[in-house]
Amino acid sequence: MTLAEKIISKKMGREVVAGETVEVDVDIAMTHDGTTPLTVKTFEKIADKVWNPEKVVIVFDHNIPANTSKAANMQVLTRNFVNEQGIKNYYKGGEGICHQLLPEKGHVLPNTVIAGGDSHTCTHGAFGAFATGFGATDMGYIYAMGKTWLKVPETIRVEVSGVNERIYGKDIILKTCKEIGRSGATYMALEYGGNAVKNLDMDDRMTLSNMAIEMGGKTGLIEADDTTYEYLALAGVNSSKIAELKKERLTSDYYDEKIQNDAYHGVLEFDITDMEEQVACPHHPDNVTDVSNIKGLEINQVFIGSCTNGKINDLRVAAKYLKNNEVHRNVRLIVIPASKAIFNQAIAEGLINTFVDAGAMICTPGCGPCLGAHQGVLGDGEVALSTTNRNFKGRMGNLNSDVYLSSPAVAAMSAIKGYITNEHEKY
Ligand SMILES: CC(C)[C@H](C(=O)O)[C@@H](O)C(=O)O
Ligand code: SF4
Repeated sequence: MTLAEKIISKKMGREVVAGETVEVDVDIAMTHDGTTPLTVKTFEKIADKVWNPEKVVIVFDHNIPANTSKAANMQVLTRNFVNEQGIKNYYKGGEGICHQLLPEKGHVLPNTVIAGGDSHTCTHGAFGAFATGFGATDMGYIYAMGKTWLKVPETIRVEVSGVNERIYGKDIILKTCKEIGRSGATYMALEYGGNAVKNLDMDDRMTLSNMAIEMGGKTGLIEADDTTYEYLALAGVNSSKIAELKKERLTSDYYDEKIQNDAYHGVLEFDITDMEEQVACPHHPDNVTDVSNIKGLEINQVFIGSCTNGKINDLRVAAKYLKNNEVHRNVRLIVIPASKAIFNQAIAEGLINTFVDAGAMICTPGCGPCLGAHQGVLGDGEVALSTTNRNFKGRMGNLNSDVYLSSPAVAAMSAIKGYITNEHEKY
């Protein structure tokens, strides 16, 4: 069986296989400032009280502080809902991006079902949770009833081997997007494994899971292991709960030759040993090339942040290259830690000083320029290099601009040179 089938089977208390439609209980439901108002509209047609206020998490992250009265009014509506419903897990802005906060605050556990009113909810698959995004209508129903229907997805196994210190989770997932394509995993689960995935820390594993949706994937799963349990302990999950999770650990049957061929829709295998850093070109995250093919392309904005690459290790890597260097005169560098905890850690380690000294602008933890609403909208003809997950036409607020995607390492090196590059004196 695949990991997706095993997680849902465990939830259902019976064996289920891909293709079956089931009704599952949801363990955690999340919406943010962008999706709560429409969720509430549906919810109010069905119920007066959310099914379980302890299991609902509401985060202000997309448009904070509000830049228009419309955005501010959406936040007023959301705050009123939170207070009426007695929702304790409420992050009122500045605490971070929902997909970062949920695991950081211990809301994400292996073998659970997580429903989020945001397409990148698949990020939590990195913890072995069946986590997926829903539209506001479905979220309204989930807030009322605490359950949803799902078709148990087929799975594509992504098996990555090799060792290469220049290659990060972002390079691995961009390469995966290139190979699978924008709709190659529609309504499927991706299951990442192999020694190159096993060697990644949770920050980089979350980067892999985060971009499953860019291939149409329902979720991006990684089986829980000691790296996962260590993260959970730091997130405040108590030791008896972790012991229980270890006992109930689910693993996929990928390495069982007898089962492998039947259970998986497909397998993508690659080795990172000789791989180059990857860059996604406009206007889709599957339009990916080796950095050497695009080297020298001039850029005007670099954004290091988002739910894909705003984590502490991302900032450490970027600071390593930016230390004692200056951002190129034609480039704006915007750095946004993905959460308050990461921001504080980055201050403590001197990373923020490094960024400021290099000429970066630092903004409040949140989505920032990722979706083009504010904080870093591009001008006509401008080119951005961003560590985010999407480079659709107009994504950064201007249809006459181009967005390229890369890892924080390539983004930092390029910010200094003023063009896309993987060259730096520290290499
Ligand atoms: C605004 C929100 C609904 C959207 C999503 O669901 O993904 C956003 O987070 C994005 O990344 O485009
Ligand atoms: S950081 Fe970007 S991709 Fe992530 S939730 Fe926010 S807008 Fe969506």
